Amino acid sequence: MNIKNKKWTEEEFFKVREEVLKQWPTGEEVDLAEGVKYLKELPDHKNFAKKLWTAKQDGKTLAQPRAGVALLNEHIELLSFLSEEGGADLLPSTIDSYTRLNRYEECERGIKESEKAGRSLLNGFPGVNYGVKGCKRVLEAVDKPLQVRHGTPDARLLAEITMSAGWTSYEGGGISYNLPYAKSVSMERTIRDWQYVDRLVGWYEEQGVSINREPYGPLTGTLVPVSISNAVQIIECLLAAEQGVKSITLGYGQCGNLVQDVAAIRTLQELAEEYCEKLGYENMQITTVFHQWMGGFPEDESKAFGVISNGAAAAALSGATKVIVKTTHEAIGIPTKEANANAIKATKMVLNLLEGQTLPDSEELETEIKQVKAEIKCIMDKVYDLGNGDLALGTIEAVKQGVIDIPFAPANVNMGKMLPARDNKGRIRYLECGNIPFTDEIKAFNTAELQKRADFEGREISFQMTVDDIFAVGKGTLIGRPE
Ligand SMILES: CC[C@H]1O[C@@H](n2cnc3c(N)ncnc32)[C@H](O)[C@@H]1O
Repeated sequence: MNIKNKKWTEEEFFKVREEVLKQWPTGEEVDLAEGVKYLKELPDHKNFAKKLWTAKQDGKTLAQPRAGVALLNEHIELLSFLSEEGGADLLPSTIDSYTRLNRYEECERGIKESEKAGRSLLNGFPGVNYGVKGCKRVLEAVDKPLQVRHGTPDARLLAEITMSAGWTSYEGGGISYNLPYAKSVSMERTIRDWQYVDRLVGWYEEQGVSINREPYGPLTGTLVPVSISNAVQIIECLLAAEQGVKSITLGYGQCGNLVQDVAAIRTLQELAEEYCEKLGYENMQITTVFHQWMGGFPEDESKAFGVISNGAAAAALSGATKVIVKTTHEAIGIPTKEANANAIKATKMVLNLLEGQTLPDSEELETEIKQVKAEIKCIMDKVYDLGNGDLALGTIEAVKQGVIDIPFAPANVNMGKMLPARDNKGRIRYLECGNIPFTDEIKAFNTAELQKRADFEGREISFQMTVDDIFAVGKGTLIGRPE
């Protein structure tokens, strides 16, 4: 498999496409010319890329839930409820786990059993099995733009089907849907499969249709340091831009210290624009998405509303273009439509109250921004070095060597030597840097910040801090103080 960070020719793309469409019978429904026509007839307010770009120009933060159920009519009812009752600005369809593993046979069974049971027995919407026709029914039933939210290493067929059905945003990437979501899929495989997805979007862009791509920011959602998360986002942004993607939303999972969270979004937007400009990618529409707390949630509904509202406030103050809304059922399972709608309403209340406000500059914010940029530079320079200038090759090698290392990732390709922990203000720092090539100054900064916590708590810097931090929010605090 010869991987390079080069835009695929149409010939290369259409050759691979023949195999992709054979993966399930509904692949035969995909007709690109029809898809272009259908997408062009969509009103602007139902195009995800356009709605995001308008929000960015207006300095607004849009609210979007996650949502997906097995049966088509119930899924339509769910999305309509979240749109009308919840007030969601943008709509998802969260795809089920079988589809994410390309196990469409099980989806077929799951749909039939759900019909028998009269309730959803899948944990999401099986978009491939419903095909273009079914996905068009969903799009035509709602009046908001639709995005595919999932965690699929090989998401090529799902992309073909949903995009030609008028869904105008697609989440995922070759790193962000491998390391947190796969067990033993090679980086070569996922980098290449996601080049396909991005090249499909590039093809639509060449026909005059804008489709938004959103690399998955939170990764494992467990104490992921800002610089690792942002570096992955910037890499996936650049890999997508090379394939012709123009509308890109870069993501970040809330960590909990407000200043660090704001620094994360600000540096993400700024550095992505800088890299795209430096590499000659023009007319990019780069936006950001802030995911409300992705770690363990309190079971208590009132406390959970506190976490959700705090995430809404941080998203607004960071200036993110979009916020992904959690629900008070997070600690229990798939939320009811009512719990989902209530969380959107609470989030939008906070967004409305903070409209036009962003966190003012401060010395603490400047220090955090400087630190994040220095750490990202170390990672990005090494990635390019490992690839002899080729970002795709460098990324594959960087994962192998642990230069890109995601904490608590299930993928066997992930090194798993780096360890995070919170400092005394709850900012996430590097407890162990593993093979991430930070300078001694960066390592010393991280250790010194952790030492302040150790001194305050009267204990040594240790992995116990990490463990305590993982359970803290579920227990009602941000920092996992010793009992
Ligand atoms: C990225 C993980 C997040 O996606 C959420 N999630 C997964 N499947 C669904 C679903 N089917 N409906 C609503 N939320 C969902 C889950 O609660 C978790 O917060």
